[in-house]
Amino acid sequence: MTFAGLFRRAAPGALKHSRKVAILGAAGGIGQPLAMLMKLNPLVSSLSLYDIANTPGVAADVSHVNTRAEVKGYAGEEQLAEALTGADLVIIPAGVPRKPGMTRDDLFNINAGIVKSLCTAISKHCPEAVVNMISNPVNSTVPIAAEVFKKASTYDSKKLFGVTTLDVVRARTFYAGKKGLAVEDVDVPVVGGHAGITILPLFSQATPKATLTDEEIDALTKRTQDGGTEVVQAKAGKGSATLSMAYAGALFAESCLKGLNGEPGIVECTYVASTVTELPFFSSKVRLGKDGVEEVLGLGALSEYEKKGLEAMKAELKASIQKGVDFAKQS
Ligand SMILES: NC(=O)c1ccc[n+]([C@@H]2O[C@H](COP(=O)([O-])OP(=O)(O)OC[C@H]3O[C@@H](n4cnc5c(N)ncnc54)[C@H](O)[C@@H]3O)[C@@H](O)[C@H]2O)c1
Ligand SMILES: O=C(O)C[C@H](O)C(=O)O
Repeated sequence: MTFAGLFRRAAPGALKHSRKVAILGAAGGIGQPLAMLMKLNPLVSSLSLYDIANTPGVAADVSHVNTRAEVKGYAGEEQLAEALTGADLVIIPAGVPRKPGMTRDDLFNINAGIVKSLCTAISKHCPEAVVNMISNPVNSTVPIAAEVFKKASTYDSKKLFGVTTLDVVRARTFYAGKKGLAVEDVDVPVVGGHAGITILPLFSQATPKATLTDEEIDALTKRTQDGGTEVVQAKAGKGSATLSMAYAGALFAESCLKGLNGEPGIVECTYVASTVTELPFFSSKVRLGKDGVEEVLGLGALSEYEKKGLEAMKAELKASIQKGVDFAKQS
């Protein structure tokens, strides 16, 4: 999984598929660069940019890029139905980002309601779409989406994904940097969830293999877990990761589109309905296919350090999942 190049030609046969991608929150810090990256993706034939405001300008701007996708901007709730109708893939980066001192869970009160209303609209206007959830706290917003879809009788667990690709992107960058490896050759699975200790990079399974001391593993693990906070602090009140997230979101969306198009062997770490542990949602390697999840893969052999990390995260992840479920059931 690497972004093969900005000005790419589609693989032979890929253009026979028409794929509509909708971005909800498209005028935001993530939404705008993500819109551009999806416009550059030859697998996209139609790009629908929705936000509560400012999307006409973003859409006009992006639409001038001379690539395949036809771009339309939609602003305000009355245009949401049209933005979603016919979408194969809906990417959701709508919601507020963290400021220094906040946890992702501190965003719950605002973002839970946003995600709920957007998912209600998805269940009405494109119930069969694959959904990529970026809005935080992902550990809870994915269970909220699942409950909304269940209520509307449109839930397909194979089509709902929490985007944890940024954790993988960070783990690759930090591991390659530490060991002097060519970063484009590096892969590191990251499992669990997307907040603090629930983010568990599996450096014992990193490729290519390099020798790491216990101290190096601990430092790399903590840096990956705190990667979001590192950016929030550096931005000093002006939001959280947007550019690296847009990159990660574009990578994951591309893999989903390749899977939908029937390309074999597409595997990504992502937060999905899972029986890999006793938790109902969990991020692990997943094989993507024509209907979304083709197979949720296991964790593989874990080191003692990783086994401890797995046990240590479970209570927090369980509580975050339950918080999302309770919110969706009660509201
Ligand atoms: N999953 C991840 O790895 C990851 C990484 C980075 C950020 N995030 C999360 O992504 C979210 C967005 O971050 P950002 O930096 O782009 O924030 P931002 O404030 O720059 O942009 C958010 C956009 O959402 C829009 N929005 C708000 N309510 C909406 C609604 N009801 N419908 C449609 N759009 C709506 C806003 O108008 C704004 O344009 C945050 O919750 C952030 O924590 C997740
Ligand atoms: O850290 C954040 O709040 C945003 C995002 O989840 C990230 O990992 O960068």
